[in-house]
Amino acid sequence: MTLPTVLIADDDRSIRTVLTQALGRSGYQVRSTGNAATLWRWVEDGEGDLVITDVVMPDENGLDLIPRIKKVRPDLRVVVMSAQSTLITAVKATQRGAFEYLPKPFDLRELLAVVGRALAAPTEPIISVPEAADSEERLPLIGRSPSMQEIYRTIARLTTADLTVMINGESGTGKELVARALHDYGKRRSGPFVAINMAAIPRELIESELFGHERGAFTGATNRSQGRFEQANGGTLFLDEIGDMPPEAQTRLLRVLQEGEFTSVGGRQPIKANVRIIAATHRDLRNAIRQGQFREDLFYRLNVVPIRLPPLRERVEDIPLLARHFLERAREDGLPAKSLDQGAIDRLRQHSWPGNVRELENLMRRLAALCPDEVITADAIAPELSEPASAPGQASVAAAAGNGPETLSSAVERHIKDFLAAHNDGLGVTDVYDKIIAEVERPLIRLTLAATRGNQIKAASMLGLNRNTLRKKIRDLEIPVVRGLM
Ligand SMILES: Nc1ncnc2c1ncn2[C@@H]1O[C@H](COP(=O)(O)OP(=O)(O)OP(=O)(O)O)[C@@H](O)[C@H]1O
Repeated sequence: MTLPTVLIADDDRSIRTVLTQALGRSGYQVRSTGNAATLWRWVEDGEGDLVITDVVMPDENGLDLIPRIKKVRPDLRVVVMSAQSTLITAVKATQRGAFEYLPKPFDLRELLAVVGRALAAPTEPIISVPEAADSEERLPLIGRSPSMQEIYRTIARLTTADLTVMINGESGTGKELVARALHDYGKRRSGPFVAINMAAIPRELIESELFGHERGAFTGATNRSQGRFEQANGGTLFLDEIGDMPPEAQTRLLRVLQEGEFTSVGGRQPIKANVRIIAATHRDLRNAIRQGQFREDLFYRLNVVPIRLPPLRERVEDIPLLARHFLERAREDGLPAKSLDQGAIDRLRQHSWPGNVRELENLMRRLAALCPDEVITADAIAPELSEPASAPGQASVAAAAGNGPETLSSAVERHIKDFLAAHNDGLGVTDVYDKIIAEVERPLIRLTLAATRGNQIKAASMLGLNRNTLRKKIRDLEIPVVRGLM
C-alpha cells in the first residue's frame, strides 16, 4: 500500500524540517520545497495527495497558487499556514478553496489532526466563493492571540455557509464588529446589514420595530411602518443584546425562525423572511433560561454556531497591537501622532479592562488628544487607569476586619457572604446573581454619572459602555439623573 504523500512549501527551512520529521514519524511520505514554483511543478506532474503551503514565499504568494491548483487538480486538498494571521488571510484562504488555515505558530498535534482530516474527508464539489471586493483594505479586526485566531477561522469557515450565529462576550469586546465581518465576508454581503439593540428600545415597541406595524395597530401608529426584518431582506439582521428581548417578542421571533415568515403588528398577511440572523449578548443565556427569562427553544435555534469573544484581560498579548492601532486611527482623524514606550505598554497589560476594547480605544484617543508628550509613558497612563487595588499612593479604605487595606473585590466578597448568610435556607430567593450585580452596578453608574456631572455620553465613554446600554441600565436600576447636580 502506498502511503499518502504530503507536499510542503515553506521558505523557512526549520519549518520544513520540523514538518518533514513529524509527518514522516506519522507514516506519511513527504516532499518539501522552499518556493512556490517547485510546488507548482509537482502539482502539475500529478504528485502528492495533500499540499501544505506557506503564504509568503520568495517567488509567489501561496494564496495565489490555490485557485491554480484547484483548477488542475480539484480534489487535491490544500492546507495554508501563515504567520500573518489576520482575519483577511483566513478568509482569503477559505474563499480560494483551502481545506484549512493554520496560523503560525501552531501545535504539531493540530497539524497532524488537520492532515488526517484532509486526507480522510470525502471530496466535495468545489464551491468557489467570489471574494469580497475590499479584502485588501484595512483590517476589520485586530489581534493575533490564539483566541482571536480561532475566531478568524470560524468567520472564514462561515463565509460559505449562511448559518445563524450567537456571539457571546462582555461589553466592548467587539461583538458588533464580528457580526459585521460575518456579513461583509459572507454570502449576503451585497444585501443590507441591519442592527437592532434590544436594550435600547422600549419593551413595548420591540415587536413593532422588528416586524413592522400596520396603520392603526396601536395608539400612535398613524402609518404603516416597515420592521427591521423587512429592511434586512436579502441581508443580515443583527439582534444585539438578545438577552434583553421581552418574552412575547421571543415567542414571535421563534415562530419566524421556525416558519420562515412573519406578520407585522396588526397585520394578517404573512411576509417571507429572507434574513440571516446573528445574535449577540453579554449575558449568560443558559442562566437566563434557568431563571425563566429566556426561551430555551429559541436559544437552540439561535445558538447554531456559538462564538465566544474573550474579554481583553484574557488576551493581553493583543493589547500592544490594539493600542497602536487606535493611536494610528486617532492620527488619521487629525489628532497628533503619538507612540507608547515599553513602560506604557506594560502598564496597559496590567490593567483589568472592565470595558474591554472600547475602553482601550477611548483611552488611546484621550491620550492622543491630551497627552502633551509625543511618547506616552507609564506615568501618563497611570492616572487614567487608577484602580484601587493596584494604584500606589491612592487612598484605600481600611478593611472592616482590620487586616490590610480593603480592595474592591474583598468588599464585594464580604457583601456576598453577608447576603448568602442572610438567605442560607435557600428558600425565597432565585435572583442572587442579578441582585448582587445590581448592588455593584448601581453605585458604579451613579458615581460615574456624578463624576461626569450627569453627562451620560461621557459616563458611557468612561465606563466603556454603549450609550444605549447605559441609558437602559439607568432606567432599570432606577438611578436618579439630575444634570449638574449630582
Ligand atoms: N478586535 C478588534 N479590533 C479593532 N477594534 C475593535 C476590536 N474589538 C473591538 N473593537 C472596537 O471596540 C469598540 C467596541 O466594539 P463593539 O461595539 O463591536 O463591541 P460590542 O461587544 O458590540 O459592545 P456592546 O456590547 O457594548 O455593544 C468599537 O469601536 C470597535 O471598533
